[in-house]
Amino acid sequence: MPALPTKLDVLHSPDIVERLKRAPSEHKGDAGKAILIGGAPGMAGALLLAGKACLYLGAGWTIIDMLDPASAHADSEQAELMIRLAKEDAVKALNQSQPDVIAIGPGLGHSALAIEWLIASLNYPRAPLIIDADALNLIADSGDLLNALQKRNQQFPGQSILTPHPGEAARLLKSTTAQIQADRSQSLQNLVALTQSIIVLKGQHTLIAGPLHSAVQCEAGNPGMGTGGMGDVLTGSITAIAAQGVRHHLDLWDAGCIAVQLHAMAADSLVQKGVGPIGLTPSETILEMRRLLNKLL
Ligand SMILES: NC(=O)C1=CN([C@@H]2O[C@H](COP(=O)(O)OP(=O)(O)OC[C@H]3O[C@@H](n4cnc5c(N)ncnc54)[C@H](OP(=O)(O)O)[C@@H]3O)[C@@H](O)[C@H]2O)[C@@H](O)CC1
Ligand SMILES: Nc1ncnc2c1ncn2[C@@H]1O[C@H](COP(=O)(O)OP(=O)(O)O)[C@@H](O)[C@H]1O
Repeated sequence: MPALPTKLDVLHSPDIVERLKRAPSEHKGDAGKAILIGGAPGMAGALLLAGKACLYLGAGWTIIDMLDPASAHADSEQAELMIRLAKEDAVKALNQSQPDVIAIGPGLGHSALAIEWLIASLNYPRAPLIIDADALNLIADSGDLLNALQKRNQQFPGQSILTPHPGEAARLLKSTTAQIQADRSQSLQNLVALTQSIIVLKGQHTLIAGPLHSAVQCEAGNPGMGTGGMGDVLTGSITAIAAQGVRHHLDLWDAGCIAVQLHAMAADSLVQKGVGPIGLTPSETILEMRRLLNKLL
């Protein structure tokens, strides 16, 4: 029987969030280089939302490796994003870029190229790795990819975080969405045991736990968050905070907790202002997250 989760309250632990404060001499290198991978044809928007969240939550460089050739070009609306076509040789591309943090999954799809990039990301040593959406579905479908994830976690403990919604959790656990939701705490522990990763089990009252951390529960958030792309924003936000965390002494667990709470609180704050719940957009949530984070520092 898993222990009951405690309330997630990391944003009110100034000793943690304040580590993101910038010293006057800091430069973009201190804010970290993030690479985000995904955006197959028809789903480029998922990766762009994750990239936008990564940029607005403070990463030093946000590089987007887009699988869709038609969308792999500079975005004049968001010229800060470094958008490039995900090349065939993923290992070489990652080695040349030397990212501080990698996120993979939003709109990734299931192609051979998607699998190539997931293998390369799992094999890229040490850097914190955020795994979401189709990258989770690919791992659910492949014992080899699951083994690669487990092996990575043995070598580099605490350096991977998975962010399944209940549907993705069900695929990983060979279960159903209804079964996941019927006992979210047990499902969370089963996911940690299976993957040896930090797990963010999304949905109302998101739960977080890891091999080295007991479960915590986010009590913020609202049903206005049920809009396609809201999870992509969370992925990009974890990525940004983890990228800054590399030189600001925040680990991937801290980054996940900060991002989950900030994401849900931003959505609540917008609803209080009359922006939603109906029609609340992921893009608006990104801007509110930025506002709240800067207010906290
Ligand atoms: N702009 C774009 O390009 C966007 C592209 N996107 C990309 O689309 C791809 C497919 O991803 P996806 O999440 O949309 O579909 P999918 O994995 O089939 O899961 C849906 C099922 O999961 C469940 N479920 C989910 N949440 C739940 C909850 N809170 N509480 C309970 N159950 C919940 C529920 O299952 P059910 O209840 O039906 O069994 C639901 O039907 C992926 O690559 C993604 O990145 C998206 O990011 C959107 C923006
Ligand atoms: N009823 C709800 N209450 C609180 N949070 C919710 C609710 N519905 C969805 N969310 C949050 O919204 C996000 C949705 O993520 P996800 O389903 O992965 O979206 P997408 O794949 O479309 O980007 C998650 O962070 C989830 O916790």
